[in-house]
Amino acid sequence: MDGANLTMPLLSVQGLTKRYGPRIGCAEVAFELWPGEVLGIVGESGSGKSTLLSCLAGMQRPDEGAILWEGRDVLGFSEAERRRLLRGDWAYVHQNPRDGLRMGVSAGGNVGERLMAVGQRHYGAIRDTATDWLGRVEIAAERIDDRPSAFSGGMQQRLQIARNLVTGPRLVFMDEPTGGLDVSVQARLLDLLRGLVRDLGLSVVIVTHDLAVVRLLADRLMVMKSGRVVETGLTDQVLDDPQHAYTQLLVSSVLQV
Ligand SMILES: Nc1ncnc2c1ncn2[C@@H]1O[C@H](COP(=O)(O)OP(=O)(O)OP(=O)(O)O)[C@@H](O)[C@H]1O
Repeated sequence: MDGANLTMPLLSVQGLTKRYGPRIGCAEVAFELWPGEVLGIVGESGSGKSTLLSCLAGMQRPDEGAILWEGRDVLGFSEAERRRLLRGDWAYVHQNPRDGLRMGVSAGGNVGERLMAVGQRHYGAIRDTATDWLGRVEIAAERIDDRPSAFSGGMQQRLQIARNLVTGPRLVFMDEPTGGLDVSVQARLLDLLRGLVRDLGLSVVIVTHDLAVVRLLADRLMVMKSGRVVETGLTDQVLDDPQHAYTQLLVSSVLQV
């Protein structure tokens, strides 16, 4: 958290609305994210989680609202500024590792090219950093020249995480990072993610329909229904003592942990 500005939220979102024709994707979403905080966004399928995350991360343009990154209006950024932000201070972990990796490039190349994108040029240093990051995500150094297509789903996801974190982003968006994996693989990945979030003091916005994931990772929760936020609060508070009828239903039907 060196250099973090503790007097201002990292991200401040106001009145964010995205419509698809007459249909609401998300409506009037507002929240703040502070440095080192993990915000979980939960809700059933179709509740607007992905729409919100893609608007936040600049993959879709909202119809209304503001997204302030350390007080600066991201929606007013030029394309070059936006790309710089997405390469440096921000990172995005996709549910499907194929969407976040270059499948035709070696594991080391996948990690190393992110370093080159932020200006590193020394081949030896890049390879050393890539090797170190493969280790951090529990991929053996001897696999550095293998392509991700030779990896299991869990390994691919761990590689995507290394590729995203190697440049030291200050904000990480995660879309169902443990979705689509076997239960035992999910548990291991979740454990790894929890360690990285804690050790690096990451600020994260994580979308999931899995309450066990947010129970382990998130400091705070935002519960969405039909595109709107129906409840927010500290994770344990929301899960142990849900106030909104929808959250009560979500917790009683899903959470058996
Ligand atoms: N490209 C699109 N075109 C039209 N409607 C869309 C589009 N994407 C999402 N929607 C609608 O917006 C609403 C919110 O969907 P969204 O995918 O954001 O929810 P979600 O909570 O992420 O669901 P899931 O967990 O299934 O991804 C839904 O009513 C959905 O049908």
